Amino acid sequence: MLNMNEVRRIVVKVGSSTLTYDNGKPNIRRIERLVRTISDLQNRGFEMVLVSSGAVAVGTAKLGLAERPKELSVKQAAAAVGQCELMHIYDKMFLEYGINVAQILLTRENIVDDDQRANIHNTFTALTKIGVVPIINENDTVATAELKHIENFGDNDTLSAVVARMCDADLLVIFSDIDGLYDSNPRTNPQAKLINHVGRIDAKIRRMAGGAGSAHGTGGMATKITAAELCMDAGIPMMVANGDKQGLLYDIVDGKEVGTLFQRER
Ligand SMILES: Nc1ncnc2c1ncn2[C@@H]1O[C@H](COP(=O)(O)OP(=O)(O)O)[C@@H](O)[C@H]1O
Ligand SMILES: N[C@@H](CCC(=O)OP(=O)(O)O)C(=O)O
Repeated sequence: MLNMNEVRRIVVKVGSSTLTYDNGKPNIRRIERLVRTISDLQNRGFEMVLVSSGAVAVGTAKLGLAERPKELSVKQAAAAVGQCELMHIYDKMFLEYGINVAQILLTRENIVDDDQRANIHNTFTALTKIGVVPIINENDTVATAELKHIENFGDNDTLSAVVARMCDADLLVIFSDIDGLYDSNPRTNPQAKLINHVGRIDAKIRRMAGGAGSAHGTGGMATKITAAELCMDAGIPMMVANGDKQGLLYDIVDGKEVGTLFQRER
């Protein structure tokens, strides 16, 4: 059971399939709801950090491309366009509630370098201290070299866990297009059952988690397990919940049991 009395800084990660329609265009209703809730929780005294995907999807739609690009450079071009559009939307919506936002784009290289990691940590600390909500995504423009070495984050699930560790978060919430971790992929097995709590990641849990389920999602449940491992190692609880369900973030901070909670057995 999650003890919300111990939670002050919350990292919320939202995937492309939650933030955009199948055609890649921004799902304004969901984004608005997310922004309103995060703003309200920030006002309530939590320190909110947002990890947002969706740059490639939004850029693809904005450029009028027929499908998510396969060629790396075109994908990066779409991400550069989409990131700009996404931040424009966030900035505008958060400002309606008087909340300032900041964009932070990261690569794996930034995290493994001690000096750069310290700089990022300092920036997070300064931003949260003055009540700014940092919005993080992978820096898709400079991730090319890393892609070739298969060393980029590749998915924002892993990135969100790295961010949670780096900004000393007390909780990571990953919003997905599904209720949580099931004992097998519910897209292929209608009998699959939701798992409410995972206290330890082992081979059995890893076997349950499959790949992405939609055109814009990447990583699927497998990368959420990797994220959970990173969080549990650092003693940070992590939840996977459905980004389409209204009010879930309130339920979570009110200590209600939703989705799947990954929390190290004490
Ligand atoms: N054991 C599992 N439990 C739940 N979802 C699973 C499982 N295995 C694979 N998946 C797939 O993972 C998807 C969620 O991940 P993903 O497609 O990356 O979307 P998002 O970016 O919204 O998180 C689900 O829609 C489902 O198709
Ligand atoms: N940096 C990429 C994120 C990759 C991605 O699609 O992640 P996700 O939707 O979280 O599985 C983007 O913003 O499009």
